[in-house]
Amino acid sequence: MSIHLGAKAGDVAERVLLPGDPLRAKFVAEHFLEDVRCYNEVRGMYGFTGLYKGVPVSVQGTGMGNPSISIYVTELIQDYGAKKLIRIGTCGAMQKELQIRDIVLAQAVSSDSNMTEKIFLGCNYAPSADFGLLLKAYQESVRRNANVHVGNVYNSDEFYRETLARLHKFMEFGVLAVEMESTALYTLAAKYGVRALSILTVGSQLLTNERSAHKDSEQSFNQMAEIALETIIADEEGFESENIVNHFT
Ligand SMILES: O=P(O)(O)O[C@H]1O[C@H](CO)[C@@H](O)[C@H]1O
Ligand SMILES: O=c1cc[nH]c(=O)[nH]1
Repeated sequence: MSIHLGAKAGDVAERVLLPGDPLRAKFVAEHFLEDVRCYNEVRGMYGFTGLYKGVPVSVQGTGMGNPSISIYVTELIQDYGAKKLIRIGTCGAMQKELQIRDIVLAQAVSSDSNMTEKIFLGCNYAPSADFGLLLKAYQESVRRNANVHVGNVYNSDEFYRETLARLHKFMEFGVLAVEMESTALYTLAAKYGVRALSILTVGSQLLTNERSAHKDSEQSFNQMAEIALETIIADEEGFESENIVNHFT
């Protein structure tokens, strides 16, 4: 057991999907995995392990915000040996071409959180996705005819904002969507030398105030879950181009 997870050694797979909502973890485990076992109920932050196409995969709720996901990701890596982590989250669209339920692949993360400033002694750090996972998730999204967007996302410590000024500035610079956990996920993955990607479903469109009636209905996440599962079980160590060297693995 770790401090926040009740799992025993060997209970958690090397491949882990990370929804913010623990009930999304339960839904994905029950609908997509076989031979499912629940390994964590501590704080109601469900974690499950099962098989997807014969490959062990875990699904662990992370809660909302960088501090919460940091705790789970750190323990998953340090105490249970997680090696590939894919967040399956929701986001608010910041560009007009993004529609409710579109898929966003977070290539890089901009943030108002000071998490990386603290780690890097006041300097900027650019949290970015694992290229192999990003490439595979993109190919898988295209294969499924998903409306997929790849680019920079805005990671925020605020859901209810004191000012819209930062949001508007990031919109001006083409940032696609806002969410609350990817800075922590990508930065911790880099620190521990593991692979990470955030796949997001658009749950609201901030320019039109449109909001999915299904924001909290787990069923609307099927497409994202399937893309994430196909990505996490793929053996993407060898990229399509022999000339690309992944310096992070
Ligand atoms: O749906 P999840 O994965 O929780 O992600 C988004 O939704 C929450 C806010 O409603 C934040 O955690 C944000 O990042
Ligand atoms: O983090 C989030 C997610 C959806 N919508 C927002 O405004 N923020």
